[in-house]
Amino acid sequence: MALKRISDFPSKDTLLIHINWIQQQSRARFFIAGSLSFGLIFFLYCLFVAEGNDLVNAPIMGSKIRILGNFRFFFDASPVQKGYNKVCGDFENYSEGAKTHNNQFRNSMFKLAGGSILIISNNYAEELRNVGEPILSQTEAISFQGIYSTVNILTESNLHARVIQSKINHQLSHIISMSDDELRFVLEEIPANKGKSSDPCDTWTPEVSFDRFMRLITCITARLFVGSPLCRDEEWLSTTIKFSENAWKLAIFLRLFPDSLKPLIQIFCPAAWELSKYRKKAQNIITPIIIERRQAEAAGNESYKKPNDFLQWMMDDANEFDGRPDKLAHRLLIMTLASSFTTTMAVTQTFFDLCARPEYIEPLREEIRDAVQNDGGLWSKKALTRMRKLDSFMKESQRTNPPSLLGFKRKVRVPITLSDGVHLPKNSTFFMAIGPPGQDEAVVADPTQFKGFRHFNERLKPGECNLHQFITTDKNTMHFGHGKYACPGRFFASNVIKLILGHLLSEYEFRFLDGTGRPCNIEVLEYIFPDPEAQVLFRRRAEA
Ligand code: HEM
Repeated sequence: MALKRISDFPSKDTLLIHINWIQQQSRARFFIAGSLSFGLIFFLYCLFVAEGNDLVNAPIMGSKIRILGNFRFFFDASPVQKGYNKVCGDFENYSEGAKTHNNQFRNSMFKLAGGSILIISNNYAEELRNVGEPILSQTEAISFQGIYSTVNILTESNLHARVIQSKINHQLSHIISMSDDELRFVLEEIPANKGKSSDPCDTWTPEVSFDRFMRLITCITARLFVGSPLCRDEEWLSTTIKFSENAWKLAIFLRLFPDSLKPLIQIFCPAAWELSKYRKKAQNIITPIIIERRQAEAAGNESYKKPNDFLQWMMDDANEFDGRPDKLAHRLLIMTLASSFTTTMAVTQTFFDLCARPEYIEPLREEIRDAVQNDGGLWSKKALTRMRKLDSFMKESQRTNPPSLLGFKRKVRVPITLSDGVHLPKNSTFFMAIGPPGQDEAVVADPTQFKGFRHFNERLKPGECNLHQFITTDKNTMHFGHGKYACPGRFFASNVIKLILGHLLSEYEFRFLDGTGRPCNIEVLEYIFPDPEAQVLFRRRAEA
């Protein structure tokens, strides 16, 4: 509104009203300008002011400016390998124990992403492997943006890990036969079983591998987690998949921003809205089932047999708080997130490696046939354990295409001094570089060569028969973590991958589309994803 001249005003009262109005306008402008300046200062403060690991004195790979380094790391995680390889003359200026480390970053520590990510040597893995609360926290450190992706429910208690260890790992034989049953059921869906000609063995059918494996694994996991009939309910299956997809999206996107800005940014993230939508959906589906199960149990009817699934085991083991239906539904979602995506990534990478190296297919088929025949035609735990060449191939695929370059993440809650004098202050958070040892000549002979049976051959050496397995962890193989917090689900995952690949090898032929080769991985931050859109041709084997 244009300002009027005072002479234009007809009366003193009107003049006063207008003066008042002008004062209000100035106050409003002053308020807006003040808020904007405050917002700008806060924004700059968040971008440039120190956070997290600044108390640790370690050399930084790449840009030292936090925002720039962080942004670059989002698209290019090569500094992980470069830092691991680096030898630096003035390294003793940094950490106290550095002199004993031959000036090699890999033997001490270095930082990435403008200093926000601290990497300590995997030489410390043995002394730290069993250090947990109250000194080092694994759950608080989970790099999944816990509060926003809601993974932080895992910090409320270790109910899920207890149940996996005490129930799943103790009844693997039963769980494997149940998983095999579910797998056969969902495999029927694949188009290669429904060839256009009357004989499906004649028809090559294209499939998006990642989606197909995601479907197979989600269905198998659902059978274990919630039992039948819910495991075949499309609404439940899509709720768990959508929750996982959005949790990944949100966790990765928020890594672009400093911690102090995340509460604000996440408000505007569609992935965050979707997460709460799918959490509610899961609650609505699971709550009546929990109530029904509890009522049936309370009724004391002798004919009632408790379901034998993860949900029931959690219900039986939980305290009052963890046993609330909303909490159980939420934990089920997070467990699907922890298990389905990781296992799908592993099986897809191994499958791409198989398609790229068809010379391995016949020896693997032979091993699988013998293993199953030796157990009376059953795809049992015993039979899967005998598939050592397949196990070795899976491990080689994981070495060459690890799911993450970084792992063993911990938050320091009580200051700790390591055996060589290196000090880690309270509230620092560290990772170990878990991808680079797989490419290190000092650790693996001929690391650039893919040798599918290299771990099988290692196991033939005297006394090493139980080492070098897909599930084995050590300081150079930490894709499942190592020690006290190593992934408790890896035994189940390893068997599920063998079941899927074993059936595909025995019953199908597969190859890349004409003129294409192994699809390139997609790298974001420290994560390495198999191409989610790559297609592979399938057809049924006549022998099957
Ligand atoms: C190939 C597939 C998988 C990979 C690569 C994988 C990897 C990992 C890694 C790296 C960790 C963190 C270890 C650490 O912090 O040191 C972990 C933890 C965990 N994983 Fe897995 N995982 C896989 C499959 C599964 C499956 C199938 C399940 C469930 C059935 C599962 C359940 C868990 C749980 C509950 C934890 C947290 C353990 C704790 O807090 O003590 N994972 N996994």
